[in-house]
Amino acid sequence: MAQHWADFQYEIYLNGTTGAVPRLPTDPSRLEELAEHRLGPGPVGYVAGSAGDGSTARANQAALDRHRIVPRMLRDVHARDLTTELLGRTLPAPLALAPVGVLSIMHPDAESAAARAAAARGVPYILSSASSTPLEQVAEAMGDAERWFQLYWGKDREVTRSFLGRAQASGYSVLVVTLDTPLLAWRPRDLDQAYLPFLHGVGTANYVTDPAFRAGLAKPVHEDPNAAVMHFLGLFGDAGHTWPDLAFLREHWDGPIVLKGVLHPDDARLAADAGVDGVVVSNHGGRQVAGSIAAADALPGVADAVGDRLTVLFDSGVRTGADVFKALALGARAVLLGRPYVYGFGLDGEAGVDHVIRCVLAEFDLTLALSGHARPDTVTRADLAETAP
Ligand SMILES: Cc1cc2nc3c(=O)[nH]c(=O)nc-3n(C[C@H](O)[C@H](O)[C@H](O)COP(=O)(O)O)c2cc1C
Ligand SMILES: CCCCCCC(=O)C(=O)O
Repeated sequence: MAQHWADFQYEIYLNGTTGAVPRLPTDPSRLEELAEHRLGPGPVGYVAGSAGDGSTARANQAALDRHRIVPRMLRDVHARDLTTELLGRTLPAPLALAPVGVLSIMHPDAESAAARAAAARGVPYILSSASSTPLEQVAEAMGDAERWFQLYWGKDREVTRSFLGRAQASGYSVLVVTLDTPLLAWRPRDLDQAYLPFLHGVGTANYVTDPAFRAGLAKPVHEDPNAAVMHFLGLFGDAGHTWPDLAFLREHWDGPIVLKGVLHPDDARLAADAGVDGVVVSNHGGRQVAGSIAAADALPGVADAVGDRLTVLFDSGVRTGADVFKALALGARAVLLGRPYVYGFGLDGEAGVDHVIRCVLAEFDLTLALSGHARPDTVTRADLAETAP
């Protein structure tokens, strides 16, 4: 049954001063400011930071901002239904939580709590390979909710095969393969603080518990944890992969495969030719290629190239319900929410993630209605006007 996401606004008005709802800001900029103020400089710098001069991260938001919604009037939008069909699944709304590694740097409850918050709203949670908690434990925390697994496709085929087997055995059904991080980019905010969580073993839980990974170590992890970290850093990515290598993943994964980090229409066509099911148009939130195209500027080209062959998802710069609307209008079937939920998590754990999901979806529901739509799939490019930069 369709959920009434917009009702959250009256819940806040009615209960906002009684403590019955979280008192986190509803404005994503204020949420980020609060996180910057309250959370440790290393962790918050890792989340907020981006590659090089930060221009890609800024461009992501500027590109979404440049597109303005042109609302239509006198359409019946009284009964709205945000449910969205994709990859053979029905989601309550066109939203999933993006894979974000090392969540324990933000809150000790780590990925299990963030996943529980998503599961409680029926929103898919995409667990990162670089999680602070083994994937089996996170799966358990999610009950029977939809589970998606993000793979860092590393150098060791046995470790990859083992990750895929473990994920399938734990009920993860969609595989998201991140293509844009074969190497960690140049990230000045982290470099200036000499802060990289992985060096302290955070984000390596899936690796150090993996039999194939452990087989590559000279000593047990507890005897030489530094060697385990260095082994992880040596194999988490592989800059030698090419398109034909995808056959290996197809062979070892039964469900849908989605490639994350596609920006060029020709790469989207290659993805379709390789027999995958979807792509995420994403520049990793501006964390990988400084100076790259804004994700929202890449989206229409990718959607035009493969929208009829693949499920096109989008992330990088989504902060509000209006951004979700714009991404759908530019050709996405659904969006992944990144940093905002991580700030909510850092500030208030599981409840903070719930708060951010509800804010984004309440605003999306209202934007949809106030723009003349009762369902996400009727939104098109005709709903936007592009303004000069
Ligand atoms: C702290 C942090 C960690 C991330 N870890 C991963 C990860 O493990 N795997 C992955 O595919 N993407 C990762 N991402 C990228 C997100 O999935 C997503 O593409 C990005 O956050 C979107 O940009 P936005 O948050 O600015 O909207 C990470 C992003 C952040 C901020
Ligand atoms: C050395 C491991 C790098 C994993 C990168 C995690 C990530 O995607 C991000 O920080 O962004």
